[in-house]
Amino acid sequence: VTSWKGFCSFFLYETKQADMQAEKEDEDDASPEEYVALCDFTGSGSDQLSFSSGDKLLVHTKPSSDWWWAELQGVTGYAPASYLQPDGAEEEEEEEEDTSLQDPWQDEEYFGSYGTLKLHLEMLSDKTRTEAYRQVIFSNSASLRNKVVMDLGCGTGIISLFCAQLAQPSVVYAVEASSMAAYTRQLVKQNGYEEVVVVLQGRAEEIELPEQVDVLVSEWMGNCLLFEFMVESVLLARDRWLREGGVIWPSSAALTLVPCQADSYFSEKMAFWEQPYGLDFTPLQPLAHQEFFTKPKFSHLIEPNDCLSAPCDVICLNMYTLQVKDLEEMNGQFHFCVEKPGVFHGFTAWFTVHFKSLEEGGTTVELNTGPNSEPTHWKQTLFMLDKPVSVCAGDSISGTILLRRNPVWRRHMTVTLNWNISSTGETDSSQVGTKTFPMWR
Ligand SMILES: C[S@@+](CC[C@H](N)C(=O)[O-])C[C@H]1O[C@@H](n2cnc3c(N)ncnc32)[C@H](O)[C@@H]1O
Repeated sequence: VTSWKGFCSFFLYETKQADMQAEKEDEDDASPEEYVALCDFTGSGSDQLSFSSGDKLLVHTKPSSDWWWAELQGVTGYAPASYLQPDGAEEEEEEEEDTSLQDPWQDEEYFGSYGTLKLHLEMLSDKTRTEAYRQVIFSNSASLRNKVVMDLGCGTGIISLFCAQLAQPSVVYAVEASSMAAYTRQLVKQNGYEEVVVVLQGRAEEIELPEQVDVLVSEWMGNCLLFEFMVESVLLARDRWLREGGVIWPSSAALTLVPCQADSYFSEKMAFWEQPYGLDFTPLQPLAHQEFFTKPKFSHLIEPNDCLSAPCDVICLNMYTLQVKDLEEMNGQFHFCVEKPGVFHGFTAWFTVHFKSLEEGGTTVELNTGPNSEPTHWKQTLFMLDKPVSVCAGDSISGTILLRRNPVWRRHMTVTLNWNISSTGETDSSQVGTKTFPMWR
């Protein structure tokens, strides 16, 4: 959800400020440090460095906690810090700073953030999201009778409580790892459902249930569908606890992309520096680019009018067949036909999930987080190009998207977009581009 992201980006911002200050102080007299690449990275634009797994890089400066100025075989450029580890780190396991000693799932801060009300308030206030789950339970109430249900990551227990209130399951195992579980138990009791809803505090991967379940329901989706990678916990629980022929909700999910204009965001963050107060601040534009356009913009609300073409589903997940190993790299393709002249500033992404009915001929419930549906707390995610491109009706934008999970930080990923813009009009030209966005590491 945006929430953990919000927490996470705040955390990164705070540490970044401290890092930048500390690093500035000793940058001048520092000699380059040797680092080893943990996996391949393809740089985008002229200022990012490409490298392969195992390459030895010299890190000259660390201007931020995410991007370092590095050198490989005489070529310099920015490298994502999380793809590098100090040369010889494997032999220095006793050192506290070694990333292998830190939790790659960041459970303390992740579950810590779900232990307070802020995020639950944000999720429960999102009516589109919460009502979609209620509708799923309500429209399947007859089939849920006497069924065993698991609500993975129950939070305040809202989905479990819908089950108890609207259907008559034999039991709902409400599993929650954060300290919210203690309050959820109180809420279950307060509403008189302690005979039906059993709250279990623990990580879903570690808890024991007395039986297999008929239905596994969860609200696991993050920004750009996968961020947070809570989906892994759902897949592991499915393989361990869902009985053969059981049902998983959501039953499928899709990530959707559209090329778009983002004029006001571009003006606010980039064009701003052209002439504030009649002065030329353009030397700050490379910095603005690095600060605002190298990561995706979460919580973007795209106007349907800013879509330059019809959207396209780029990644589709079947929750019955998806495997944990599939999450490491997910590839998609797109082909858009530009419908009107405009400025191509970037791509906007969102997701949709479906809940297949248990009932013969029943309707599938859809939760769509796109610009043509009621806004949700996820909003949409904007990926800005390095430079806007003017496009005309009839131009085509085709390419690929790659979601690559961070090899170290398991809740994070990078999104790489490759595109080719072809104009068939008088100019008959074609332009290619590629850009990799960390989310967040
Ligand atoms: C997106 S929130 C959804 C909360 C609630 N189901 C709702 O709809 O309001 C996800 C919840 O799952 C919990 N969670 C995430 N991974 C988990 C895991 N592996 N085991 C148990 N709980 C988990 C989080 O602590 C958080 O409360």
